[in-house]
Amino acid sequence: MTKIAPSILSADFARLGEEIKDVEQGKADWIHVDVMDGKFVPNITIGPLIVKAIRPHTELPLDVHLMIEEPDRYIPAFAEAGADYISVHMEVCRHLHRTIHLIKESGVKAGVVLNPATSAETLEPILADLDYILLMTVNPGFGGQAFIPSVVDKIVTVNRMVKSRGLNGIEIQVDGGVDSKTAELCTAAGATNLVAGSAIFGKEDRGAAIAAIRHSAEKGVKSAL
Ligand SMILES: O=C(CO)[C@@H](O)[C@H](O)COP(=O)(O)O
Ligand SMILES: [Fe+2]
Repeated sequence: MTKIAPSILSADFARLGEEIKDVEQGKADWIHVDVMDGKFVPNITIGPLIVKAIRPHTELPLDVHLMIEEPDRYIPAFAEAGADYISVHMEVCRHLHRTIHLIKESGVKAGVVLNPATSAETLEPILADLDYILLMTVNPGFGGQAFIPSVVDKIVTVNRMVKSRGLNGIEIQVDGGVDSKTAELCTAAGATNLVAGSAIFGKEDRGAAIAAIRHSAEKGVKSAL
């Protein structure tokens, strides 16, 4: 079944523990944590201290999306704070193989993120080392932006690359503008894991919001069969 990962970027930061419990009760699968440095992206969010603070509030995996330059400097601190998954952007990694293995040596599952304008082919040399791939369907930096439909073709391409290499365990995650309409497009193209911020935390009933995204996602899965 498609995994749904609410992004806490759209949660009430003054009540993060309760917000996370709310989506956990609403049957979320992962908790997505957006880390921004004000350099790679034009926004600043949170660091390892907040990851450590939220860790005791949930049993769900914490999925840390690093939108930062020089990620190697901070990976051990995020791992120690309780991250289960860490993804780094292709666009900032000069030594991607080293960075991916630093994440794994820290006992954390490793992913690579591609911006909308970064091509699927850049993944080819590192594919077999990855636990997951994150395809951005917005330009990173903010929640609440519109889904970029041209990325759907890239989801199809990455899904084919993964399947043709027999690497079926690699998750394909999609992030940005995912809601109860766009989820279907993502899973029909091969996505297995959907991040959604405003479409979940922007709604009063988070369980209903997650269920609506899941329903759309499952329609996409069926149409892909
Ligand atoms: O990484 C990011 C934005 O850079 C995301 O995780 C957003 O937080 C998703 O928010 P919505 O587009 O779902 O509102
Ligand atoms: Fe994200």
